[in-house]
Amino acid sequence: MALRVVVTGAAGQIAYALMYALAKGDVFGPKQPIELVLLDISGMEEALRGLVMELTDCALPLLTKIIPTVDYAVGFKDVDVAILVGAMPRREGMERKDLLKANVKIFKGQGEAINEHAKKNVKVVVIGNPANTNALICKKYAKDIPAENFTALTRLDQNRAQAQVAERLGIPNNDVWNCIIWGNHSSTQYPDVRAATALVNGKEVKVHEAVKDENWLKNEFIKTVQLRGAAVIKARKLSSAMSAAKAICDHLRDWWNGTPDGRWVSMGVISDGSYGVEAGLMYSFPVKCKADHTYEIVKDLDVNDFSREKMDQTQNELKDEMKMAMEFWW
Ligand SMILES: NC(=O)c1ccc[n+]([C@@H]2O[C@H](COP(=O)([O-])OP(=O)(O)OC[C@H]3O[C@@H](n4cnc5c(N)ncnc54)[C@H](O)[C@@H]3O)[C@@H](O)[C@H]2O)c1
Ligand SMILES: O=C(O)CC[C@H](O)C(=O)O
Repeated sequence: MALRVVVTGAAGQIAYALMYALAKGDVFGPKQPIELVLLDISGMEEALRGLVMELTDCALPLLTKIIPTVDYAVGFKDVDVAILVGAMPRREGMERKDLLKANVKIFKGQGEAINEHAKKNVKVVVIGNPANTNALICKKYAKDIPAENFTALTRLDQNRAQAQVAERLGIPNNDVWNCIIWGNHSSTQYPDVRAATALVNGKEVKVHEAVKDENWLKNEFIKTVQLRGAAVIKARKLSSAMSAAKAICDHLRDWWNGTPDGRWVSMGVISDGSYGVEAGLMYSFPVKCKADHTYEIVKDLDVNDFSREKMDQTQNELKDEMKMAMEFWW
């Protein structure tokens, strides 16, 4: 049976890079047919029409249906997976509060529509910023769907951390694993390699032993990952799209199929109180995923004073965002 997958913000730049990968089987496998729902807002119908033409012209064997729409009731109807990319972008002069207000409205509406129209076991990943808080709002308004079905994308940050370490060590990206992103998908996030491993000259070693430069790991490395999104915007005059699309594929592939033994990945998920993070916050943790599309937070990792401070800093930002968003919950 075909899986029905909706991508919101379908006329935008991330979606443009994402659709082809999804439709050709990069996430759900080479045997899984897919129905793609392209959801954007009123006024974007013509752009969606162009996208439909392009997807049709790819003549992909797995893509059995393409449904362009600007109507939530159509867009979320019976979906198995919802990829929420579209959000209100921050405009010049806009306060964080205004941005949150606009997004509370969008993600409340989408949460309600998911609750009403999607399959009850729908899996949701939120990309549109502020991703963690948008995901939390969406979850709040999808009352009949389990909280653990809502996630926020921090995989791009994880991939950035992994790539920075691999480049530093001069090894392939896949030879670095178990980097963690704690907290918010923002500049307060804490990229942490204390439990990460690298394969160097055929031997598995802890990343900090391989790098042998605590100062780099505690300063430049963290800052580079935290500020990477802004650096891309400065250079491209547009936010990251190709790397974001790739990270969405990684996030969903691991959630859907499971993570290999001994490996974990980072996802924004509802906190169960682990690591002193307030229960109910949408916080990025290391998680292990199973083949039945469930996941659990990796427990009992060592947290030293340095990590504690950074994990709390990003937690405090998320609490502030939640408080601000709650002012607009109506
Ligand atoms: N979490 C991450 O790692 C990450 C990484 C990169 C970008 N982002 C965020 O992803 C979002 C999208 O980025 P982009 O570059 O594709 O933006 P974009 O401006 O190219 O596209 C956004 C699209 O969303 C649509 N849209 C707006 N409101 C919508 C709604 N209510 N329903 C459906 N569609 C709606 C717009 O019409 C537009 O077509 C931004 O918020 C960006 O900050 C997150
Ligand atoms: O900083 C922003 O406004 C968007 C950055 C984006 O989320 C990224 O990480 O590339």
